Amino acid sequence: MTDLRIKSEYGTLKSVLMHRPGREIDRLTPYNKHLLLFEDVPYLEDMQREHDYFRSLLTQATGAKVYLLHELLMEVLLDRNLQRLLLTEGLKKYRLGHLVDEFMEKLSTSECATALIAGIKVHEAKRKMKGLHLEELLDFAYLIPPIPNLYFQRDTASICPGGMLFSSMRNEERQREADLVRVVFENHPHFKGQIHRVYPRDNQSSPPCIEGGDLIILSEKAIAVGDSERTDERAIYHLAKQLISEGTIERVYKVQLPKKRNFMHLDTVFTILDENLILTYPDALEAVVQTSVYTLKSRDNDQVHIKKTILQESLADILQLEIPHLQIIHTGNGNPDYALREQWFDGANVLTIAPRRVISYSRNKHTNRALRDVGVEVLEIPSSELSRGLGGPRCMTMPISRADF
Ligand SMILES: NC(=[NH2+])NCCC[C@H](N)C(=O)O
Repeated sequence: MTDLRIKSEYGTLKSVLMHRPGREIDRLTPYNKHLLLFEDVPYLEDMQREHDYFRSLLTQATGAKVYLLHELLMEVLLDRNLQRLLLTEGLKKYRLGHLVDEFMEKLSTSECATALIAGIKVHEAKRKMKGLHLEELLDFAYLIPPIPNLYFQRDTASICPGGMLFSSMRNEERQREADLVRVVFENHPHFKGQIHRVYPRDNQSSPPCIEGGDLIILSEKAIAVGDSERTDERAIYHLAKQLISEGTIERVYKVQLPKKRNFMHLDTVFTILDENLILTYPDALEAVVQTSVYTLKSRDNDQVHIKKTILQESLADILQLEIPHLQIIHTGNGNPDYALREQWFDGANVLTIAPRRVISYSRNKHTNRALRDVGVEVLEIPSSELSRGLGGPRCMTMPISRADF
């Protein structure tokens, strides 16, 4: 069996991981939305309709297999040891790990999956699990907190030419998302044994932060990683060292972004649409603070040293050097006001489903026009509710396999 590897951002999608938003979204309130990284309180039923439309469009257009995280998780939870592990993690936040046996005894597999994703409150647990001793806890307190950002599957992990990275999330609220995904990939029969893990290398408990939305494959030999609000420089160094010592990747670019929410990940700055075509939000490209590149310095026996070179060129020039005959399309179709408006709804964050074929939010009409003008096929999806979490079609999908070219 071969490892899961992906060589480009634009090869026709063959399989992808998504999560259909569920009851975890209904946990958002005006008071917790910012803590949970939302800009608003979405209407779940419409959000699900939009997500279903997105998923069926993707399948029809590419024939790709869409794996749904919730289903994979249910299958993995049939293993009692994994169920124990994930419930213990979930209960840890409020130091309630001692309840794990009762949870396992009294919840069905499906209730357990729901509790892990939508969270579970004291009054709900009392109703479902008779005899649970929770007298001292307030009825509306969480025993397990919800993870409403789970539909942004791109951030939890990433597959590149060198293998698979499991994210270490900046926000504690999102770490359990990455933990669920990692347990699924390392244990579900569909994927088990096909993972070549490149990050984190060992099982340290909190490795430096890196999120999947910060990783962009430039070519079979080069990747770019955002040194962003979400990703630490140390994580990029460790990833670069691993990839370069294994010899799959020769250049790892570190793109330093201002630590701001509107450039939270590198994939809000640009995405790749074909071997020589990218879409970018021009202000973000200009806001890049500095770009460096990690390359091999020396290799003696099993000792590998890498070096970091600070580059003087702009990111646009670096991309031109890395990607021959590159054409750069701007969001907002050249109008800075439109670009700004559409950036709020992740204009640059389209999902490339095949060379020069993308899925984009219909609301980003000026960006979509700019794409069509250069011959890109744009498939539009509605996004009144999906966009309230501040992520676009790329953020919502984690490619598992793409056609080589
Ligand atoms: N790859 C991305 N750009 N993901 C967007 C994630 C949005 C999410 N609400 C967060 O703030 O974490």
